[in-house]
Amino acid sequence: MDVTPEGTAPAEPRAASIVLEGIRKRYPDGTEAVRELSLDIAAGELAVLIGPSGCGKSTVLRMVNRLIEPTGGRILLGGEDVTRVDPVRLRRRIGYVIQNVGLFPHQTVSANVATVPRLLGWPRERSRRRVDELLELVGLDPATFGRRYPHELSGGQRQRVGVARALAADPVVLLMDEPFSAVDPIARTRLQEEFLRLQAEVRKTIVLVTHDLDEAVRLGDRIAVLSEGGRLEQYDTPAAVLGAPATPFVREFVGADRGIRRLAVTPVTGETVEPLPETGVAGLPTMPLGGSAYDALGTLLSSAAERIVVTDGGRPVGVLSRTRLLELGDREG
Ligand SMILES: Nc1ncnc2c1ncn2[C@@H]1O[C@H](COP(=O)(O)OP(=O)(O)OP(=O)(O)O)[C@@H](O)[C@H]1O
Repeated sequence: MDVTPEGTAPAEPRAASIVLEGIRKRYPDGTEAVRELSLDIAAGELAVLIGPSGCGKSTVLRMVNRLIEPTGGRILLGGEDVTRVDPVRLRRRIGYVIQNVGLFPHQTVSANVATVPRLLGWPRERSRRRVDELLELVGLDPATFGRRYPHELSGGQRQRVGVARALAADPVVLLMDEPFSAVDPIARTRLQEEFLRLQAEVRKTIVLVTHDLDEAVRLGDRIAVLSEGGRLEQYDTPAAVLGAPATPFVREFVGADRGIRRLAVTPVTGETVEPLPETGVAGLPTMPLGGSAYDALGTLLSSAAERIVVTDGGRPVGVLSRTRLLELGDREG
């Protein structure tokens, strides 16, 4: 069964692995959108697909829920070949969130979120409890927002309703196509942060398509960089993609400022710090061990100090200079 017990969050978060085995898509006009792509996404992992416009990201995503039929290869969801499953049943196990959400304009927020539970024939009371729980989970007060219509919400709020709706029947997979790109940059960062908290709680397998490298680095457990024809250039952690681009294409794609971006995913460890100076550390800014090198650089630049003191349980264990931090950003691999 593909529903949760009695409207409560599942005790064991349910998620399925996704395996793409040499999938291909050739559109009827002859366009080879995806020539051959293989990718393994572990259950509970968030994989980001990124690449230039037209490289086939959306085509790949939509083949997973069979909005687009592959012309070759296999897609396994929790080990089951999706091409052998009834597409309608399949889509009830897969949440799908798109840019501008596609909420039903003449239905309230609650009714929108309850779409799939209704299709699954859940009793009203159970649906209602689930809807309230999900609205709370995405940070919208059910009493205030449940009765509103989509046009009475901000772009960011609509996007949250879209996420709640996608999670309603406890899908094993969530597919997200540019989910945050229609909202302004400040709202986007907040939505991304909230989304990370939500994912820590629900631990779904998520495939997210984006154009935005910062978003990919912030959200992805792993990033798949695609080039034209759905060719997989690299599939690795954000730190590896930024720090050790596998091909010239990836190197160019992640761009000249990747050193700075890389700092965001580089934690300050006992090995990266420099020894405490004999002159002492009085008056210098501090940061805890384990914080990001990016935050360290930000603090240094705003304090005009030459060094930042790294502490462990409040005790200074070393310092980092600007030069050292910039070296961390430049370092390969
Ligand atoms: N229905 C279709 N018929 C023919 N070609 C198509 C069709 N849909 C998409 N394409 C082509 O397939 C290729 C991949 O498109 P797709 O939308 O998957 O790329 P994308 O990487 O998601 O692009 P974007 O980032 O611009 O959204 C493009 O060249 C596109 O023009």
